[in-house]
Amino acid sequence: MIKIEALSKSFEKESVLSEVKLNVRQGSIYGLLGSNGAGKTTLLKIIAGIIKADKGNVLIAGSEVFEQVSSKQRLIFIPDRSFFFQHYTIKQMADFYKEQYPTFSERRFLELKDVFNLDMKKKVHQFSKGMQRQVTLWLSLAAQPDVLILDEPFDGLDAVVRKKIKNLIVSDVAEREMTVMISSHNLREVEDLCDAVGILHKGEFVTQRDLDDLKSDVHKVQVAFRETKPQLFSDFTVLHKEKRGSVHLYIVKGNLMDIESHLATNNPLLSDVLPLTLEEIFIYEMEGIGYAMEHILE
Ligand SMILES: Nc1ncnc2c1ncn2[C@@H]1O[C@H](COP(=O)(O)OP(=O)(O)OP(=O)(O)O)[C@@H](O)[C@H]1O
Repeated sequence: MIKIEALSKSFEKESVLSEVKLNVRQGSIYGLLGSNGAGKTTLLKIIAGIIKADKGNVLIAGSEVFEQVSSKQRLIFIPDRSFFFQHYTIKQMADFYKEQYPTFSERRFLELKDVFNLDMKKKVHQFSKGMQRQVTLWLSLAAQPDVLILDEPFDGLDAVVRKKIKNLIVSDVAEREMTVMISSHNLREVEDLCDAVGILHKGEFVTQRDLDDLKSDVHKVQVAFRETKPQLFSDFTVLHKEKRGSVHLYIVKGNLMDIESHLATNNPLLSDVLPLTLEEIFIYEMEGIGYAMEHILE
């Protein structure tokens, strides 16, 4: 649904994105992760057609987006900061969205009124920051876009609202095959949401994978030996190792069965192989490319 080839962007001669390639399947949720200043917002804005790449292509359902009204009507980008007309009421905002997006559904808008429970006659500036964010999400979902692009969508929302919004996104993905891109630093929040993730660092992807593949490829091994520890995992890629008391901790790339049989041949006193959380995958992948993270996990 979203296809990007060899995309590059610089600001004032400083490269922000370099030869970026990306594929997001229709009806999937893609988590765009990365360090501060990695280029995530810039990439999302280019996909949304708000800024122009210096080089490369962005195609949404086979069509270009930049300066293409018909493509833009099928896509909504929600930035990390509110961009509202502060003196509009929700009702007036809904009328504005209706004009912009031919797919806007009055029925959906009214259905979602019960979910968000905000006074439609109030002006936007009379709402709190988190409530304003809810208004944007409410209107965007009512507009039924084919592609929804969210930059830090959960910032400032309480846990109940976050859960409601996640459910709404997932149901639109399942029912209408909406395609979603989410950039977030809150990895716990996006972990149960994303089908695929990409980690961006200094304008380049460090990794891009289906989340299930990524999780089945990296493991946390805790192992202890009765006496001397043998040389472990010399034929594997070890992203991280440390000693915690008598337990040795390894973060190892590789197939679960290969890891388990390697451990078995070394006769440990105890051993445990665990899947990593998305947060741990992020930290170790970044450590693997030399992004300093000492002490973060302690
Ligand atoms: N309009 C601009 N003019 C000049 N430089 C810019 C502009 N917008 C972004 N940049 C630079 O581009 C780089 C990437 O910024 P971007 O906002 O895309 O990063 P990000 O990954 O979203 O970061 P964060 O996670 O901190 O929000 C940064 O070095 C930033 O200073």
